[in-house]
Amino acid sequence: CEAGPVDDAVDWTDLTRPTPAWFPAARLGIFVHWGAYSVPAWAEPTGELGTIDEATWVRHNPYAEWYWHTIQLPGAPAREHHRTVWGDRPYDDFLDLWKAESFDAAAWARLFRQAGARYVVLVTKHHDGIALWDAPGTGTRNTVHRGPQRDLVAELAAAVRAEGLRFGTYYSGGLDWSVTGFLDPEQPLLRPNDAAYAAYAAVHVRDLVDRYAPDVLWNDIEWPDAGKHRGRLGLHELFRHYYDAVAEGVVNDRWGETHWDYRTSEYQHARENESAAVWENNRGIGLSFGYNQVEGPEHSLDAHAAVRHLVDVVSRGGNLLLDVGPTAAGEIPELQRRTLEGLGAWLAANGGAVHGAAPLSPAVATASDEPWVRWTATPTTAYAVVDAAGDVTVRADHDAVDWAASRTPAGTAVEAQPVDGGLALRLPPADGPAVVGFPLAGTVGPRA
Ligand SMILES: C[C@@H]1N[C@H](CNC(=O)CCc2c[nH]c3ccccc23)[C@@H](O)[C@H](O)[C@@H]1O
Repeated sequence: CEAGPVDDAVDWTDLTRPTPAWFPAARLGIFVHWGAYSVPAWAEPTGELGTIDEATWVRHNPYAEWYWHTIQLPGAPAREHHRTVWGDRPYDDFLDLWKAESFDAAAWARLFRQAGARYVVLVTKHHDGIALWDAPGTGTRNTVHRGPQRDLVAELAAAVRAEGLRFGTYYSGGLDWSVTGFLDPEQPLLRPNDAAYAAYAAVHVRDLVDRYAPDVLWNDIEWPDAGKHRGRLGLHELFRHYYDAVAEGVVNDRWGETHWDYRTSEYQHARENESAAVWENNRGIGLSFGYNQVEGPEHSLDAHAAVRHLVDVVSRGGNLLLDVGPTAAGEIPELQRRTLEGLGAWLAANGGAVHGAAPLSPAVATASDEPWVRWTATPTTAYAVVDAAGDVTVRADHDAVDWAASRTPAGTAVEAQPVDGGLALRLPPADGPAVVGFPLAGTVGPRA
């Protein structure tokens, strides 16, 4: 589509404000990709975004939520799979086949809280354009009128907030194949930029704000160029309206060069954004965001790997938005549930080193991979997260902490002896990384 009138003379800086403290303190969120694509639930587990060349990626797309796009591509195995299993059924049949018959929002919210998450972000409209609420202008192409015949956004928002967690909404502003068709399947990120689509998307996001007051507005890909302006249905107005309605609301960085509260990376992609003061890595437990029935344990993070990824992200100042892809019936697949439960068990004993924690000043101690050690800190305590058991020596280059007063968050004392250039720890055997806390001498706190 032609690029709309991009009013790049807009002053976006008047939207800048300190990031609401709840967001970086939260550290762990749960992403939920649930849609018509959860019915076929099929993709090739090709690899992680950022590690696969684009030509391979587009035809062997491991994102099951891209099913409608991938089956358009001649030569794509997904196209063959669709023909074999579904014949020539149109993608929209999957909306009517999506029944959500087992969906129990309260059970999901309980699982997410037990996983140690502090916020949940639900996809409300993905690239296929199907809305999980009765979004204006979508006619019956939403889950209120067809398929589940429920306002899934409202149900999950209420359940998540009843568990004391924050609730955010993902909206695909950058792509909507139902409005624009597949502009050029060989250029998957070619997006609609016209004023009509920009108005359509602005009405949707404003409706989400007015009805659900999301704590996070998570846009994907980018905002349509013709919508990047002030004035009614312009993005500047939308952000202003959002902040007036949700004082502690935060927006991510996928609205184009306009405005954001925090930066994002995805799997291994855009990791340069992880040098920002406030950032969030998002990824699936496996290689896909939408449920992919092909995935096995070999493609997925088990609890131990999820703990290590979360701790590594937090030690560098980030949040982890870890995705679950529920089945069309509304079940959390067992492989994903096991990882969430194991992550939650570890956080129940060691969460002090994660929730409300920040990077430790490198003047005090630094990460190592042999043994695997990451450091986090609160204003009073430095935490060594060590993925090894028994006698371990970690590098600790500063006497800013009381090395002798070391203990686990659960309070178990741990033997710690300063040795030349390091610190000798005797760690109890643990199923997963051990955490040892050291009172900070108050002079050198976490990196600002
Ligand atoms: C959460 C996932 N997002 C995918 C789109 N991903 C991207 O556009 C990644 C590119 C990206 C990473 N960090 C950014 C910051 C600014 C703009 C783009 C990106 C979607 O295509 C996918 O289906 C899933 O919803």
